[in-house]
Amino acid sequence: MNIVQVKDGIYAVGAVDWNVRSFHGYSTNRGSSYNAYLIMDEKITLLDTVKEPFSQELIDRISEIVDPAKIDYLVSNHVEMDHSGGIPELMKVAENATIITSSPSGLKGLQAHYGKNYKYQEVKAGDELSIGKRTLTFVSTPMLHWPDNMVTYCKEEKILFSNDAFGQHLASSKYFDDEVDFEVVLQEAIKYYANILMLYGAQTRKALEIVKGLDIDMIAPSHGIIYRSHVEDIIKAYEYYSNEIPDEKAIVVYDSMWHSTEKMAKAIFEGFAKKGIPAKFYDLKENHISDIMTEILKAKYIAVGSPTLNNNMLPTVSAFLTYMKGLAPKNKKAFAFGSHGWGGQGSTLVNDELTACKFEIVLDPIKIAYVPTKEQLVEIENKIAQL
Ligand SMILES: Cc1cc2nc3c(=O)[nH]c(=O)nc-3n(C[C@H](O)[C@H](O)[C@H](O)COP(=O)(O)O)c2cc1C
Repeated sequence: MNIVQVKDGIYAVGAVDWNVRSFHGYSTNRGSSYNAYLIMDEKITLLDTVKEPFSQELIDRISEIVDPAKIDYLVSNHVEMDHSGGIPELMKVAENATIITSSPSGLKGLQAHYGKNYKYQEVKAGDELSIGKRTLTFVSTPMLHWPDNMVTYCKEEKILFSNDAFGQHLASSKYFDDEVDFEVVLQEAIKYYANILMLYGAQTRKALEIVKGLDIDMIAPSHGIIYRSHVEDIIKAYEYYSNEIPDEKAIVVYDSMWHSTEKMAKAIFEGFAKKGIPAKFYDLKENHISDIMTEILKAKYIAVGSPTLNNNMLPTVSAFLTYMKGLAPKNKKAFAFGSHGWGGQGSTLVNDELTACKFEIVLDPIKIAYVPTKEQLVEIENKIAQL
């Protein structure tokens, strides 16, 4: 087994999940990894575990370095099962380990998943744990993205074990940001931010202020690639993506049964071009909602189109709007559009949902009965150009 040393005496012992393509509904086209780190010090310490099916792989990796029975501490930065799922199998062989978790949410969460029979030790923001030559400091990052979340900082090594923050769903046989295409790492880190953390922009900005006050030369997240050459770049990217200031950019999202709503979408796209605003164009039949959310993160305008189907909008559009409403993008201007036959409720319902997203509605729903004429399309184009 190839075991990588992250720094002297610190090992990556997690697992790469090459084949995962859906992560609670988020499309993971490049797979993922569940990173866990073993620190060999006077007190042997493991930071996080892996998703349950990879438990044995974690134990095998640890066993190549040390007998797991010798592990003193298991730090659980986050209760979610992609990082804690390995706890039951690991604790069978690491029976002397104390599980370090945040107070009170970490303890509550772990006990709800795995019971009360392990030795738990709760820690609070700023608490320190000496493990020998090294000290671990626990930094609370609540709601990034669960109440229990924390990150662990080691000042002697200048490493931040950042758990989900700065992570990417990216499977790789390489471990470090200077061994792979950093553009790909960045793309996946942004997609991760958009789909997991967008809702928590304020908490992200607060956490970034704390992180910027630490002396860091390595960020070791719990998914994807470790940052050692691009630490500043990823912090800057997080600052830019979490600032909630939109770019001059528009997103046109729609579905269509017989192409009429699609024709309207094209006219809207052309209207933005006339206005000098770069737009992107997404048919919901062809694009995954998690990819669209990545684009929506920094967009100023969002136009959403649906025809009317049985007095309703199309289910694809409804799913997209539900997902977007949950992630709560901020500072957006929006409007609805759609073709219909006799009722036209589709675009009205889209408009209602955009209003529920707390977007600024800049146009009443644009409605066309059946197939739009050339003149109607030009009219739509001009309306958008004058926005
Ligand atoms: C199965 C089906 C159900 C429909 N139900 C409605 C409806 O309830 N109300 C309405 O106004 N139009 C209804 N329509 C008409 C469509 O909204 C209309 O054909 C529209 O132009 C389709 O737009 P599209 O080409 O973008 O799919 C229905 C069409 C189909 C195929």
